[in-house]
Amino acid sequence: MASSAPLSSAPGTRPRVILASQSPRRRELLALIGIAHEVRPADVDESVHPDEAPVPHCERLARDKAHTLAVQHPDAVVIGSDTIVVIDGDILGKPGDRAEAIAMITRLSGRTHTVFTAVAVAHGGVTLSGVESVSVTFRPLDAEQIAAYVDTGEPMDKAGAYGIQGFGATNVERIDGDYFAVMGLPLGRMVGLLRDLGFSYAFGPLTVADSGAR
Ligand SMILES: Cc1cn([C@H]2C[C@H](O)[C@@H](COP(=O)(O)OP(=O)(O)OP(=O)(O)O)O2)c(=O)[nH]c1=O
Repeated sequence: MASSAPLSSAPGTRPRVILASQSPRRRELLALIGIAHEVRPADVDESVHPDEAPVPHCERLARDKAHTLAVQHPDAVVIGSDTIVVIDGDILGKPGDRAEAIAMITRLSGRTHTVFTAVAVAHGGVTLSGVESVSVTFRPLDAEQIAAYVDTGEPMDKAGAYGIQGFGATNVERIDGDYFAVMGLPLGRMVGLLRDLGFSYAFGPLTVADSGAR
């Protein structure tokens, strides 16, 4: 018998956990809090719908990622997430090329923007989700510093063209909110949603909760 168990299993058994993400940061963060998981990136269209506001956009994508994999793997609890950077009401996703990365960092320089990360958890036909909002202020950066940062290659697979967990840390003057949401996965919010979905987390592997204790 497999070592993982679906929600219908006895309390205390470990569910199969799937992280619906290609992001190495999300894998690292889930491992950091001891949640063993498989990785299965979800193939969802990340384009912004007409008139879609930033928060509904990122929440929809996180839910789509989790739901898509949950339908394919009904025995598993699935975690999906999406991160966007918003400044002046515009969504900055991942830069397409060096010029776009330079334009994004130039726009963020010396100003405050908002990072929104949505997380969704899905199992048994139920998808629960939430969005963390984090305010991040960048130090003023000159053109030379911006070009040098972009040439590290770090910005290219990251929303807003920076990584707070890497060289991009030096761009940051202030952060107000959950650091882990900026990095791509709001761990506290995620654990709360997993508990609401019927799982226990006690600083180690997830287990199926006793329904009376939920
Ligand atoms: C702002 C910021 C974003 N990021 C990353 C987190 C996400 O991986 C990425 C945002 O793009 P996403 O589309 O949220 O995620 P992804 O395409 O990397 O992975 P998947 O959709 O398969 O889950 O930007 C950082 O690593 N550090 C940061 O400081």
